[in-house]
Amino acid sequence: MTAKLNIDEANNALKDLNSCLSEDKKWILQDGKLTKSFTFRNFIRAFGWMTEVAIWAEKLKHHPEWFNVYNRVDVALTTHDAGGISELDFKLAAKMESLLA
Ligand SMILES: C[C@H](O)[C@H](O)[C@H]1CNC2=NC(N)=NC(=O)C2=N1
Repeated sequence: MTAKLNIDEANNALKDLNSCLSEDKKWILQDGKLTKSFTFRNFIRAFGWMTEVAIWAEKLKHHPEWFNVYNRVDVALTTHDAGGISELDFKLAAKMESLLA
């Protein structure tokens, strides 16, 4: 479950995750992390989304690395236990997309 994905597996999962997203909203594999920069209408929208994600992160026992300034949240997902990207990162990424208002 938390095994590190090889490059082919990660690229396949990335393709699935990005399949419904427009070109400017796609996730990117970068430096061993699954990354995306989200932009919201304002800080409250950004922080509200982060709060919902936080509840799911606890439930999944998998936590995001993220950086928030005003309406922007830069996300970088990785699985420390696996030393790279695992299915859990893609699961959390998909949850983040589903929680967008
Ligand atoms: C014991 C506990 O489930 C682990 O330490 C979890 C917690 N949250 C985690 N979050 C992330 N992003 N990577 C992990 O390897 C990880 N490990």
